[in-house]
Amino acid sequence: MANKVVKFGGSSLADAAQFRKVAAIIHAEDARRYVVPSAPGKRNSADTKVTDMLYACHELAQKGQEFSQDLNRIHSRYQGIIDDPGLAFSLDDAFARIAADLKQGASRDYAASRGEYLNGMLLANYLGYAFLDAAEVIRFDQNGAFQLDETIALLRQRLSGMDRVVLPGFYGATADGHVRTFSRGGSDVTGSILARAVKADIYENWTDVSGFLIADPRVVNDPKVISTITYEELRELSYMGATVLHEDAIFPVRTAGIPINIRNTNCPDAPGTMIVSDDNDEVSGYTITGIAGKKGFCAINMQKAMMNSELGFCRKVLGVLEDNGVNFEHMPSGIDTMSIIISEADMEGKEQQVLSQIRKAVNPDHIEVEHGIALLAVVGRGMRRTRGTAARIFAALAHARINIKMIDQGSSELNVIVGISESDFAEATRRIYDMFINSVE
Ligand SMILES: Nc1ncnc2c1ncn2[C@@H]1O[C@H](COP(=O)(O)OP(=O)(O)O)[C@@H](O)[C@H]1O
Ligand SMILES: N[C@@H](CC(=O)OP(=O)(O)O)C(=O)O
Repeated sequence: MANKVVKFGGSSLADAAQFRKVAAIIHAEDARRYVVPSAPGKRNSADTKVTDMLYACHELAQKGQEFSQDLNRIHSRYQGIIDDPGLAFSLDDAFARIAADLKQGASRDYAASRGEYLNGMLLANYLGYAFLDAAEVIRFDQNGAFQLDETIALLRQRLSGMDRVVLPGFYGATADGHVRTFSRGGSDVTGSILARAVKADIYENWTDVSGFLIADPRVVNDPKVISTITYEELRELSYMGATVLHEDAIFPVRTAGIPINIRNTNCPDAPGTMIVSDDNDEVSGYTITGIAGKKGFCAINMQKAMMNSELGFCRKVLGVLEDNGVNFEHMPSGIDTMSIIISEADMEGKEQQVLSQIRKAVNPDHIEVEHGIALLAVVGRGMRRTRGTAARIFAALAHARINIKMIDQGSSELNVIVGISESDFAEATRRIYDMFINSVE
């Protein structure tokens, strides 16, 4: 029997009307046997996700402050969904337990995980599916590192004999029962792991857009849908800020060759985007597959005469970063100059210490930190067989008088990354989109 894993994001389960759509989608195909829900998300752009409301409750509880009103607000969101079809189901006991646990100092991860836990129980009841608590099968070690092999074994063991199951996304637990979560958006990862465990024919990831779009729809007006994208391209785009799918959701299905299909809960007939294996030769009509980017980077710019003949210069500088636990993203260099691009979050509170240690280690003639940098990735397997892609990117930016601070082309010729000022971010994205997509029609 065909077998599909279907993950529904928070936007797909935000309220009673969305639940009805989700139930209709699941019941429309017998193969949709394994369901992974997120916590209820935003009902409109001004709304708050249940996960964020739970983090807020946890913060109040930690400070010893009253949080019952906040928790009641969360309860009423679920109650609205229960009351819509008039389910004979109550989350009263579950909420009482959460309140007691928070008062007794439950962890931040535990608090956040309750959004998916409650939604999983509710959705299972709604659909008439069995509920499997992710804490029993998604395994983390004591340091919070996810354990794939152990999890797959546990899932296969628990799922044998279970026909139709709801497994909440985003969290799991250590062997001794302490709840841990993936990073934000991590229900996508749960779906991918489950697809691997049950050897699904396909992993459908249902969200609020009709597939992976060539650019972020909040930046480019009505961007086109990408019909096919490879895992490798998708990982590049997700890492660079295209938030549709968590970047870690690729690994579990990639080796097993299970395709991911991004679909729209609000437009279920649209085919969405197929994410397929890297050796897929079918090329889209455009040179580029997608554009994504992130703000919030800084650059350490260094200059020293004869830098390139000084043995170990690079190693010493990177050693300072390593000693301070700072990751770097890119390191463009010249003969006497070198820049290191780092996320601001990674440098927070460490800047002065890092600079003084670099000064001590390599004695540069000049060193400064430049803030407010955005990185933009232009990604596409079509670039490998097309000449002049970089030239077109630069032309698009030059026409808009956007200054390029850094350029990096990956050795796989799958992406070109440019560093620009944060204030140019949106315009740069639009100009590149126009150059590659609008101007070839
Ligand atoms: N390239 C892109 N294609 C589609 N959506 C994108 C892209 N980049 C950013 N997004 C944003 O990602 C959102 C979907 O992801 P997310 O909010 O995590 O959904 P969900 O609640 O279903 O998990 C879209 O509504 C859109 O605003
Ligand atoms: N609810 C969690 C996990 C998640 O994956 O949510 P979503 O599918 O709505 O992105 C979060 O907000 O991060």
